[in-house]
Amino acid sequence: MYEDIAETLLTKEQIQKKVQELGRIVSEEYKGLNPLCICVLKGAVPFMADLIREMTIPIEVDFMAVSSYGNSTTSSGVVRIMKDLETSIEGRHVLIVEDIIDSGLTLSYLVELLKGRKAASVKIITMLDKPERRKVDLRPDYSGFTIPDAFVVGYGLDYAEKYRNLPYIGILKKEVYTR
Ligand SMILES: O=P(O)(O)OC[C@H]1O[C@H](OP(=O)(O)OP(=O)(O)O)[C@H](O)[C@@H]1O
Ligand code: HPA
Ligand SMILES: [Mg+2]
Repeated sequence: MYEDIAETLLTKEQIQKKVQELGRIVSEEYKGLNPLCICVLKGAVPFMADLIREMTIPIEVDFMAVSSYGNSTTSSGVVRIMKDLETSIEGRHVLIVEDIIDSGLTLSYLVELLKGRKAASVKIITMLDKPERRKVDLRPDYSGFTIPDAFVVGYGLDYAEKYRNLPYIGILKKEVYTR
């Protein structure tokens, strides 16, 4: 696994510090609102697990699975719902928790879907933002790091379902996905 990484982009320590910072910010902004934190499976699992433990206010959690990448490094643009929420979000303050925004296609679809369900508010928090690759105008409300246009793995991010358990975020060697 480690031998497939060309370069470390963000260390475990950098990630931890950033999650603490984000946790403080959203705890302040969502005070008294009992937000529903929605984890977008599977990539956002580590970030969600770390972020909610840095939140010092009452919150609730739910999970959604949408897929647009399959086993490729580029988005197909077709978003499929693989698993829906268990809770109604009508009148709720929803915070979508993501690992990365790349083309923006996954989240623009999801935001519209959740707004249509009459949420009181829908905001996005992402660990990584890769704005150079955006295909739709979508900006996160809270973001950990802005990264260059490279395919990254680790801390939840996969290539063909591998590398999600790397504790840091690294750039995958090109030869891994071109061979
Ligand atoms: O901005 P976009 O170009 O839409 O890309 C970002 C989305 O793609 C990845 O998920 P993926 O569909 O690969 O599923 P996964 O989380 O299970 O890896 C990632 O976790 C984001 O959800
Ligand atoms: O750079 C990435 N890495 C892993 N999954 C992704 N999904 C969108 N962009 C990426
Ligand atoms: Mg995802």
